[in-house]
Amino acid sequence: MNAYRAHTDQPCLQLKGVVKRFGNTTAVGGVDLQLAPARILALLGPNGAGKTTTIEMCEGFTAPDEGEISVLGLNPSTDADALRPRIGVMLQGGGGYPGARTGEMLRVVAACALDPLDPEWLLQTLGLADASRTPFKRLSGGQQQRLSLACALVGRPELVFLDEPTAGLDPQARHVVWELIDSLRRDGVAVVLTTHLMDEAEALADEVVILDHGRIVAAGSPGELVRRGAEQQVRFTALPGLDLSTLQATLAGTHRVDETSPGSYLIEGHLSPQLLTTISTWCAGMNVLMTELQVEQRSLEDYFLDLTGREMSYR
Ligand SMILES: Nc1ncnc2c1ncn2[C@@H]1O[C@H](COP(=O)(O)OP(=O)(O)OP(=O)(O)O)[C@@H](O)[C@H]1O
Repeated sequence: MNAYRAHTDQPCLQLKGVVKRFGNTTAVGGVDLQLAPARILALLGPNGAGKTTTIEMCEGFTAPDEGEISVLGLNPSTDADALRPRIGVMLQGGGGYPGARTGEMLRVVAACALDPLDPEWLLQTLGLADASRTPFKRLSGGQQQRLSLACALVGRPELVFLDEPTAGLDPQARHVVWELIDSLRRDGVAVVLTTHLMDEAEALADEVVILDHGRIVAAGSPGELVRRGAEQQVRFTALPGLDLSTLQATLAGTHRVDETSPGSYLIEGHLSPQLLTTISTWCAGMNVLMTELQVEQRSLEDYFLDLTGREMSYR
């Protein structure tokens, strides 16, 4: 894709202390974030966390009650006319005209752009070429979803907001969309997407922000979050009632050591080859045979559960 390439290191998206209330509900309760060009930001969070409200404020559909939002250096509430041609927006749940045919709809959107992508190429890439003459209301949910994505991208935006871009897609279509989003980044486009799918965030995002009850509860690269959340565990079985104090002393307070049930031992903390050597040397020193050794790593999903008390994947 031959999209815009940003010529600046300035963030293309910046939120400072953004608050949005609906009556007594604080949908977004003081969010700060920024995104550089050619980066992908994933907003993760359970239902009602404030993801859609956050991106709708960035898109200029609703104004924040407090705080500041800068999108490509513009205020989305007051500079909407200047901003609209430069951003791509894919709303949750599609948003097409029921009677319009697929190809027709994409060509109309393309005609509004100064330098659009080739609609036929986009239809082909997203597997919609055969449905080009099908009215929007007759498309399957996944096809509607892909057409909405095509409409968001056809104008060669500099920044794209995608609200759950792969919701309801089968694994093959999901991968096509992932590849397309990845190619946007290669062409210098910045992408903000919301998702409930941890694997989607891990596969695509440079940065992940986890929202809960309108607040950021964790932020970082997927790798950082995995490391932060992924406390590791080693379990082994051996004779019951071993005196763990010497192992505890050897591990110098860096790990928790416990006999969880007779003969079942659990060591929690940072996992390293040295840790496994320490445990086996300790057993060998007492002439105790380990009968089972298991290494477990807690996932980003477990970390999310710890932070929010709720499962990530609900669909
Ligand atoms: N127009 C509105 N009027 C009243 N309350 C709203 C409105 N829009 C959002 N809310 C409330 O704000 C909170 C955040 O909603 P939002 O849609 O931003 O969450 P979300 O993280 O996108 O959720 P989901 O994953 O279900 O799409 C929710 O409690 C929601 O009910």
